[in-house]
Amino acid sequence: MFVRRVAVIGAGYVGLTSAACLASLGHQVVCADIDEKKVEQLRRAEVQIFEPGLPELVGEGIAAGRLEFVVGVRNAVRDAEVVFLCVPTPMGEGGAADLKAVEAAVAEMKDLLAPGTVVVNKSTVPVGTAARVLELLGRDDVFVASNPEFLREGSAVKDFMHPDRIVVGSDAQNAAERVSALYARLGAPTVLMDAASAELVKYSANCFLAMKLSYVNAMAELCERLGADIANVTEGMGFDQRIGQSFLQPGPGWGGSCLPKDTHALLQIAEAAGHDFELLTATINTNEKQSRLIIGKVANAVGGDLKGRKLGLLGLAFKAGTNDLRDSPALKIAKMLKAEGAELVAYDPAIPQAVEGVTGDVTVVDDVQQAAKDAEALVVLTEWPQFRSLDWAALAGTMAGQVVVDTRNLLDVDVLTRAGLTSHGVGR
Ligand SMILES: NC(=O)c1ccc[n+]([C@@H]2O[C@H](COP(=O)([O-])OP(=O)(O)OC[C@H]3O[C@@H](n4cnc5c(N)ncnc54)[C@H](O)[C@@H]3O)[C@@H](O)[C@H]2O)c1
Ligand SMILES: O=c1ccn([C@@H]2O[C@H](COP(=O)(O)OP(=O)(O)O[C@H]3O[C@H](CO)[C@@H](O)[C@H](O)[C@H]3O)[C@@H](O)[C@H]2O)c(=O)[nH]1
Repeated sequence: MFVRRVAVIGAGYVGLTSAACLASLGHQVVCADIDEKKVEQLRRAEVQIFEPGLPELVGEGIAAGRLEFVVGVRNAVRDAEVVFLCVPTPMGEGGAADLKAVEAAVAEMKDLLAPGTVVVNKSTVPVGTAARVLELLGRDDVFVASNPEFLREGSAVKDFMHPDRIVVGSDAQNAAERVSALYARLGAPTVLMDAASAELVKYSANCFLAMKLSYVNAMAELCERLGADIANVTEGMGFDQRIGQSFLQPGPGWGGSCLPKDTHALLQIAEAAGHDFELLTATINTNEKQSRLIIGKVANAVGGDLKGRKLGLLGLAFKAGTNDLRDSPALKIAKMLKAEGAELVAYDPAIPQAVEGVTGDVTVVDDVQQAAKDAEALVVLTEWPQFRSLDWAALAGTMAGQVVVDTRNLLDVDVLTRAGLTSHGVGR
């Protein structure tokens, strides 16, 4: 079988998933992080992020002797034939991607790489980064490729092992082929291209998804004005295979660690290239408007003024199936409600306690009854499926008001009505 020695730099959602999955495909993987505590935990197969199947895969990789964790780039790259960069590229000044972690990792590895090594950008990076990394490496005996990752949080392992496609870009064709060969066992459609195009595919895909969601949220608002139901409209649209059924669910606005930063980054990329990307600007603005619309909905639900009103929030994570709070629409809405003077108690099944510096606008409780107690309204912000089967009659009994604002259109309206609750959804 085709086995490669692979180094993965960064043990986060993308790095750890890639490392564990590549090991399960038979490769020999060393995964490096700068966080010593994280490395210690991973050596014991303790995974702190919420990803189905990942702890098991990490344990299996370690037990099989195919997966190792080290502190620092230099301890991972010496013997590697392929080095994956999976470090953060957060939103930097003016919205552009901040490449400091990529640059730091490259600086640390440049003199240690064996001739012929392929350095692969798996982090989401602006067009031109492959060329920039090659320049920073300052060597003519190593290669650079771009291999954007499309996994979603909450289904990272499944998405990695069953990708819709694999994209590898390099200006050295042989390097792209060597990278794509690592995934051969997945049998996924594989597209090889130049590095700049591969870098742009990632932004283009994420921004398209964001645009789709902004479109749906804008359409939901129109439905409300016209007395139509967005669920019926999207169902009718989604059967058109050119549109598709997925990513049509209206909500409190899109968030998470990727779509917000990547939309801003692409806007910066376009601006720098002299292109006024109006469609993308509208996509971002529509998302901002969505949170304001939700605040208006909650205010209306409790009679207009939010000052001093006690609200129970259901959900804090940016979507169900994860405990990631980065750029969560729920937190953004909590901040806005707080600014209007509301008192907030929040329950999220994946976030049992307050997270320092992150959940400061709310009191975090670990059972739903506490969030409902004396609340004038409950606001559903994350689409956890278990919220559907809560004992709504019991919750209604402890609430001060009898209103639910369901920003995810998650709950069964008939169940709420039978429990004596008035519900307000989005787009219906
Ligand atoms: N989270 C996702 O769903 C997802 C999906 C596809 C692509 N991406 C992209 O992948 C990249 C990584 O995202 P993530 O969510 O995995 O980030 P993360 O924050 O979960 O993990 C990044 C890890 O890199 C480590 N790190 C930082 N600097 C380092 C260095 N110099 N050397 C070694 N380790 C270092 C951090 O300690 C952290 O453990 C970003 O560019 C992101 O846009 C993310
Ligand atoms: O019908 C939908 C689908 C999603 N969302 C929201 O959109 C945001 C993003 O959701 P999702 O795309 O599932 O989350 P991520 O895990 O951030 O994944 C996105 O970002 C990753 C990082 O770049 C990419 O790899 C993935 O392909 C891309 O889907 C979240 O706030 C969701 O609640 C909706 O409101 N309605």
